[in-house]
This record gives sequence, C-alpha cells and structure tokens, in this order.
Amino acid sequence: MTNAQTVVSIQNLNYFFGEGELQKQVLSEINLEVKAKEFVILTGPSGSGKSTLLSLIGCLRSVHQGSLKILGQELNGATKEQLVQMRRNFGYITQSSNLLDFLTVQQNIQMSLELQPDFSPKEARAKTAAILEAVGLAQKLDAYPGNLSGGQKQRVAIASALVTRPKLVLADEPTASLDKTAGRNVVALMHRLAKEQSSAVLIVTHDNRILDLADRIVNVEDGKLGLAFNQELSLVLPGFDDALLEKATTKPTLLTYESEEVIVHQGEPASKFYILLEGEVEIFQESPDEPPRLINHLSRGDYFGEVGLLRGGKRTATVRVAKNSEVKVMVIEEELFQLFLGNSELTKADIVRRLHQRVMTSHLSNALPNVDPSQIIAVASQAKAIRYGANSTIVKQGEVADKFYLILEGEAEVFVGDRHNELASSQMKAGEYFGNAQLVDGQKYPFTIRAGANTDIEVMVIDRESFCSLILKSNTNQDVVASVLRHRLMNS
Ligand SMILES: Nc1ncnc2c1ncn2[C@@H]1O[C@H](COP(=O)(O)OP(=O)(O)OP(=O)(O)O)[C@@H](O)[C@H]1O
Repeated sequence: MTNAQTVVSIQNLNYFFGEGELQKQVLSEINLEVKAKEFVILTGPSGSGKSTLLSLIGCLRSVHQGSLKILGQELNGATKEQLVQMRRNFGYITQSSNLLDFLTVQQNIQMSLELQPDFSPKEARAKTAAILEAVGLAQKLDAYPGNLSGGQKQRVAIASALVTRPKLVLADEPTASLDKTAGRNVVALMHRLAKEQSSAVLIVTHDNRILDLADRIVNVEDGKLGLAFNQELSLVLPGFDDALLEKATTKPTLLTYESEEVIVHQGEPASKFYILLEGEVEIFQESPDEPPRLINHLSRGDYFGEVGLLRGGKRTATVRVAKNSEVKVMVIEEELFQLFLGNSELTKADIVRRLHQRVMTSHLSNALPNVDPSQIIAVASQAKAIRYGANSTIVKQGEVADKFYLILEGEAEVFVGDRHNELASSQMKAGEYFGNAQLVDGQKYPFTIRAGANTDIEVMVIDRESFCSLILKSNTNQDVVASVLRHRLMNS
C-alpha cells in the first residue's frame, strides 16, 4: 500500500460558507491522503462537513485555504476549466441514481463514456455491455430506469461511474434510498469493481452496515477529522507496538447500537471485547426474582467484555446503551484480545486492574444491593489484590476480623476446630467472599481459611473501615445487613 499512487492529498484545508459576519467555518485543518485502490469511508454526525469535503475533492467547489492535490495537481487556485478537466478522472455516485429517464440503461452508461474523448462508439458499446455484465444487469440493457428497482438503478449508477475506469470514485450516501440487503450488495459490488480497476474510493455514509467493507474509516466531527482508529486505540489501551496497532485497526469491526439496546447479555458465552468509541452504556447485574441492578456506567474511552473473557467465559453482567444515547463500539475478537494482553505490559496491567475492580464491584453490589454503585466502585478501586501461595493461611480462627476478602482466582479451604483437631469443613472458589459477616460486628473469625493445597490463590482485600462505611451508606439497619450477609455467605 505504501508504494501505491497517492490519489488525494489534503493539507491544512479550511472551508467557509458565507461572508463577513455571517461567515461560518465548516471544515478546519483537514489533513487526509487516499491512495490508489484504497476504499475509504467518511462517516460522522449530520452537518459535520462530510458532503462539503467530498464536493471539494470532487472539484465541485473551489478550495479557499490550504492544499488539495488530486493526482499530484494542486487545486487551490485552479481555474474553472482545470476543475472541469480534473473531474474527468472521477466517477460519481449519488443518493438517488441520477439516471436520465428517457434513455435506456445502455444509453445512460454509454453517455458517460462518450463524454470522454478517447472512446469510439463501438468501444463504448462493448465496454457498456461488459460493465453491465459485471454488475449483473446484462439482461437490462434496453430497459428504461423507470422499470428498475432502487437497487438495480444504483447498480446502473455504479456501472456508469466505473465504466471509464476512473482513478477516483466519489459516492455520497449511495445506500440512502435502499433497504439493508440491497444497500450492502451495491457497496460490495462497488468495492469489488473498484479493487479490480485499482480505483480509489471515497464514500460518505451514515450506513453502519457497510463499514466493514472499508480499508479505512475516517470520522468527520464538527468540521475536523477525528482520531484515526490506531490513535484512538492507543489512547484507550496504551503501549502496543505498531504492527499490532495496524493489525487491530486497519479493518476494525465497528458496530452501532441505539438507545437502550442490549450489547451483551449476562450469562451468554463471551467471545468479544468492546471499546466504547461513542456514547454511554450502563452495566446491570441480573439476579433471579430481582429487578436488574445498575452497577456501573461507562463512557467514551472505556472498554468492557474483559471480565467474561478472562474469568470463566461467560458474561457476568448485561451491558445496555444508556437512555437517549447512541453507541459506537470497536469489537475485538478474543484471539486479538489475547494478543493485546501479550503485547503490552501497560495494557495488561490496566485490564487486570479494571477486571479486579469490576469483579469486586459486582460481588459487592450483590452483597450490598442498596449501596449507590459509585460508592461501591470507589471502594472496589482502592481494594488490593493479594496472592497467597498454596496452603498459606489467609485468616486464622480466633483473630479479630479486620478485612473483607473476595476470591478472584483459585480455591480456598475452610477449617474449623482447634489447632490440634482441625477439620476441613468446606471449599470456597473464585467469586466467593468471607470476613464480611464478622466485620460488621467486630467479631473473631470462627474459621481458618487457607489457600488450596496445590495452587496459588488471588484474593481482593478491603479494610474494615471502607467496608463498614459502605454498610453505613446502605441505608439499612446494620443488624439486617449483617444477617443478610451471613445468609448470603452461607448460601454462597
Ligand atoms: N450552501 C451552504 N451555505 C451555508 N451553510 C452550508 C451550506 N451547505 C452546507 N452548509 C452547512 O455546512 C455544514 C456542513 O454541511 P455538510 O452538508 O457538509 O454536512 P454533512 O456532514 O455532509 O451532513 P449530512 O450527513 O447531514 O449530509 C452544516 O452545518 C451545513 O448546515
């Protein structure tokens, strides 16, 4: 790709509508390069300036400030004639197909060729037939546009735009008038033909169902180009080497979700990791016979999905788009996620830290359902994760309880009885916790707990003060809390 011809090269481009006091800047400091064969999608909110940028590149407007070079030719300062001349190198596709109703399909396409000086009518006929074959409409040669479906019309428009083998294809919302399947088919077709002909393609679209076809997605926000995905990713998860960044971001899977849509369901198998690029999500914990409980709120730059991937393979919570928000996520498959962990110590540490915090948050919120989630998160984020070697003692029977423990990984053995007559009474595994019931009343531990005989164990530890402050904030009588905790402990 690096040796491919640069088709579009934009530097520090600014564009304004209106004059004097009414002047409004709609594009600011745009820098962009598109090479031959690249399939680039321009996306972004309505009114952000995408169509204006496309029309500047398409030589339908004159450049005000900055540099716009197409095929090496500077267009800032170009004459009208030069702009018209340059347009011969382009194929255009618009929202509705712009076919002339009084011409047949063949005549419509042939017209694009006849506007070019270098084709004889005979050649034009042969090329028209070939491109119609390529778009699957060979049998519609003599049909009039009025007798074609929306998808067929757009395919004719693609044939028209590509029949001249243009160096650059520009498309503004080419799927806007089509249903989901037709829209995708049309863009997939454009993709295939453009690659075969080595054309560069720039598409403006709101249609998220075609984003995966792009070699590169460029975000336009408020007249500026947003961060490229590799920059975005290195902000969220720092420390990757360039090769991994490129692997992860040249063809990112991007999905969008609407207000209150569920992205991840608790209990389902986990196979993906999500980076939140836009919008806000809420995390809910669901228990039988209880309404879902809000345990966390995430916004742009956060990620989710790591708990299921790293702990047991199942989703431990439900992730839902917040009300009135629209969410865009980058989806990372498990295999790539594992590469992330192996590639950057910084990222691994960050993910493990948040994982601990989140596992902790969900267990604490289970134990203390009335406490405000933000307070639980605050305590969980200060808790320490401690590893104990196989067989080592974590708490000792008879000592005054001073901490709350949650097992993150491995198993623990519970012993009762005195030192000379100790009995193994039960086992505790990841996700279970102890120390809570005694903490509230300042009691002594009625058991000894050790790491399992053969493996290390990792536990999260909260000190008494933080734990009790949470209970005080739970708005529930402390005796009730203590008995609920005891009950939960016994059932866990
Ligand atoms: N002729 C014009 N005169 C003044 N302002 C304009 C003109 N055309 C567009 N604008 C403004 O410029 C900004 C960018 O418009 P543009 O059409 O490029 O956005 P867009 O990202 O393509 O939006 P959409 O996705 O809704 O088509 C908008 O605020 C728009 O209102």
